[in-house]
Amino acid sequence: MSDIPDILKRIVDYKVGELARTKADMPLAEVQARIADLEDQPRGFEAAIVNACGSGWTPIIAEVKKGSPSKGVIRPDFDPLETALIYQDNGATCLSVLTDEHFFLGHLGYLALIREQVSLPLLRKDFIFDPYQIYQARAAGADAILLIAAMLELPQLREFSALARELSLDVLLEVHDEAEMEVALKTDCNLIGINNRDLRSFVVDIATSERLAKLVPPGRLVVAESGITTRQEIERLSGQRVHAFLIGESLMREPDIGAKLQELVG
Ligand SMILES: O=P(O)(O)OC[C@@H](O)[C@@H](O)c1c[nH]c2ccccc12
Repeated sequence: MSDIPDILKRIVDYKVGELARTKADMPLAEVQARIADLEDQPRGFEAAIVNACGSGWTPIIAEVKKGSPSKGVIRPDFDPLETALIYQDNGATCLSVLTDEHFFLGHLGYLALIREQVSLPLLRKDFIFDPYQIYQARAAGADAILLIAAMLELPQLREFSALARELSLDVLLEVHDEAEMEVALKTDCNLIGINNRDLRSFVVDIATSERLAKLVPPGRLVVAESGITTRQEIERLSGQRVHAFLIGESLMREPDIGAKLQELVG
């Protein structure tokens, strides 16, 4: 997109070089061969959210997040597997795993590490601009990928979501404003994420979710993303056509992550 926020541009510029090195180490054919060897199918990220909604449970996608460009290190004693197990034991519906190394201190390897011991569906949280990364997500054990409307044009969004579906991965399509929502609704993605964080200013305003959720026709699921800190906010948004909540920092900052998650699940 022409007016892509600076931070996204910086991230993607860096990752283009990084991906070229990754591909040199492991060509696509090798990633595809790994996928052919996989024994289990993806675990239905979207279905888990639908099921939680259907049973009156608050679907929380809890994020395994050490840090971010806007906040620096959020949790110095970060342990991805331990965090994931705590999330599973305290009511998370799905997990989001940051796999970007350079900006978010994540790692692709966290997916496999967590998948071995945790049965919740996993979202690969990263900046996807090349089909290679979608194959890589599947090979690494993800059940869903994030696509960001601010950095992809409609034809790419369609192409990438079709490839994800071919690989049995679900897609969370992230938007931040009306124009991006309009594009998102031209795709067949069912899960629409509304990012409350403005990537230009880093200001977080959960009213963004309230405003944009109204534009989503019935039949699609809305996920409010970023800046959610209290049960009260979740209840407020639940009344506004928001179905699920993607939460990282307010969990990862707590000394007792499990207790905080229980409070948010309600
Ligand atoms: O830590 P928070 O404010 O609860 O936000 C989680 C998640 O929404 C945020 O990490 C995020 C939303 N969209 C992204 C895209 C890439 C990296 C990270 C993100």
